[in-house]
Amino acid sequence: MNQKEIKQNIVDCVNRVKAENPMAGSITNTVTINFVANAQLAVGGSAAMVYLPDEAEGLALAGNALYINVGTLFPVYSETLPRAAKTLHDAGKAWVLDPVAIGLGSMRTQLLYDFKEYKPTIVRGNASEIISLAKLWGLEEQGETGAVRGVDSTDTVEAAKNAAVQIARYTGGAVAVSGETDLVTDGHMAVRSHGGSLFMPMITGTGCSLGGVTAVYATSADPFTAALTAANVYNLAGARAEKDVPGPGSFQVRFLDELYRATPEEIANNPFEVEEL
Ligand SMILES: Nc1ncnc2c1ncn2[C@@H]1O[C@H](COP(=O)(O)OP(=O)(O)OP(=O)(O)O)[C@@H](O)[C@H]1O
Ligand SMILES: Cc1ncsc1CCO
Ligand SMILES: [Mg+2]
Repeated sequence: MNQKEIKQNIVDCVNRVKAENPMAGSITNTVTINFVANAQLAVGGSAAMVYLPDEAEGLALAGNALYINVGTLFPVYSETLPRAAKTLHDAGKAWVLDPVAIGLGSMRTQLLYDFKEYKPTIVRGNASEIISLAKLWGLEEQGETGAVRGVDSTDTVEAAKNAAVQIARYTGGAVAVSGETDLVTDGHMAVRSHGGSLFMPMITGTGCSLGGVTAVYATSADPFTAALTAANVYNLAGARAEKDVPGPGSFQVRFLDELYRATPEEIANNPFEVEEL
């Protein structure tokens, strides 16, 4: 696919979301749950957050896409998350997985291991998380990289490229790796999206909310277009929001404003390059 076709797909995706206000439910962490919902609303989506197994199944069937983020686990999630993932898989619904802090604790490891069978439509994470997930699923050789230290990345986006491509080829969906430059792949193409701000890693939840916004776009586009649309709007809004702000607090507020203000054409025209694999 060439740049022009990709840009048209992005414009169509954003227009559909702004016109239809699609609901993308979430099971996400308690640190950033409010920011995830606000970002989803700012781009034109509708948010709903749940914790309980039957409610997660209900939400999975009620919308066209769901977001699962394992940032802060509770005991009930050992039931909620597999039931939600199975429901999504069996119903052929899109879902976005953010494997936050993969490697921490046995329950998180088991849940993320078991998701392999249900093939998340889009996997979104920072570089260390994507490398670790590819290793956990046996898709990449053990290497020096991919050590997860809490929730922040210790690897570069380029170091996670092969892991991202292998995951996308396995799921048949898309993988997005966030960092200074974001990489989005469907296993056939790798696209690098530029922009963003140094303030973004200084506020918690830019990555989590990027996952939630990706789920909103996944209600209205194929996985690759959805992941790239989200990466582009985040890079655009981040770059705009940092102008004249004194620090990360005001940046977070301005960032939501810029997510809201970005037009379909501006999102499509945020700088990105396409590499055929
Ligand atoms: N150095 C940077 N310069 C510009 N943009 C950045 C930079 N680092 C991250 N970003 C942007 O911040 C957003 C979140 O990416 P990041 O890799 O920090 O996610 P994360 O580690 O999962 O975050 P969190 O877990 O706190 O939600 C993405 O849109 C990414 O492009
Ligand atoms: C800080 C933090 N801890 C668990 S989840 C989360 C939000 C960023 O991933
Ligand atoms: Mg994260």
